Amino acid sequence: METKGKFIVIEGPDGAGKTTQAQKLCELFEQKRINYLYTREPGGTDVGNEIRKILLDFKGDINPITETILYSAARAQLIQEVIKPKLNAGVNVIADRYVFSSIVYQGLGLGVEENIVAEINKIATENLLPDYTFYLDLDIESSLGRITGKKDRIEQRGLEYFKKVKEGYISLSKKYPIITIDGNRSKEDVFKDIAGHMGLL
Ligand SMILES: Nc1ncnc2c1ncn2[C@@H]1O[C@H](COP(=O)(O)OP(=O)(O)OP(=O)(O)O)[C@@H](O)[C@H]1O
Ligand SMILES: Cc1cn([C@H]2C[C@H](O)[C@@H](COP(=O)(O)O)O2)c(=O)[nH]c1=O
Repeated sequence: METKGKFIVIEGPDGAGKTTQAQKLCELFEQKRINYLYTREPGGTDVGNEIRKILLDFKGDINPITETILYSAARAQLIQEVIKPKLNAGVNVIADRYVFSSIVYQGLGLGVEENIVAEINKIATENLLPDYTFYLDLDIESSLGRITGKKDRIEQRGLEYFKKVKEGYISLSKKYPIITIDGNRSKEDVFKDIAGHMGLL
C-alpha cells in the first residue's frame, strides 16, 4: 500500500522568505532523493493562474468577499487537480501559502469574518489539513523592505494593513498547530530550524 506524502506549508507576510525556504527544502529533498512537489498560491493550475492575474493585477475594486472566494477558488482547483493526487501517490507537497493566508489577509486584514473565511475554505479544501505549518515571523518593516520591483495589488496595501497581517499570524499561531520560526536570521539559520523541526538534519 502507498504511504501518503506529507503536506508542508510555509506561511508569512510578503517578503518573509517563504519561497527562499521552500526552495531550500526542495533542494534538500532532491539531495536525499525524497519525492516532492512545490506549489504556490494562488496558482499552480491553469485556472488558478488566471485567477492569480485577477487577484494581483486587476486595476479596479474587488470586494473583500469576492477576493476571499477567488483565493479559495484557486485553492480548490489546486487541491483537486494537484495536491490531493500527489499526496495520495506518496509525494510530499511543499506549499508556499495555504488557508492561513486567507484568514489573515482577507479575514483579519480586510475585515471578513474569520468564521466565514474558514467555512469557505473548509469547502474549498475538503478540510485537508497540513502535516506541518511553518510561520516565518519577522518585523513587518523588514519583510516589506525585502520586496523589490513593481508592487502588485496586494503589496500596494499600506503598512497598517501589513501590521494587521502580522498580528493575524501571531494570533493564529496561538490557536492552531503552527510552528513559529524566527525569520529575522540568515537564510541558512532559518532553514536549519525548519529542517530540524522535520527531523531532516
Ligand atoms: N533570511 C533572509 N535574510 C535576508 N534576505 C532574505 C532572507 N530570506 C529571503 N531573503 C530575500 O528576501 C527577498 C524575498 O524573499 P522571498 O521571495 O523568499 O520571500 P516571500 O516570503 O516568498 O515573498 P512573497 O510573499 O512576496 O512572494 C528575496 O530577495 C530573498 O533573497
Ligand atoms: C494565498 C493567498 C495569498 N494572498 C496574497 C499574499 C500575496 O500578497 C499574494 C500572493 O503573492 P506571492 O508573491 O505568491 O506570495 O496574495 C492573500 O491575500 N490571500 C491568500 O489566501
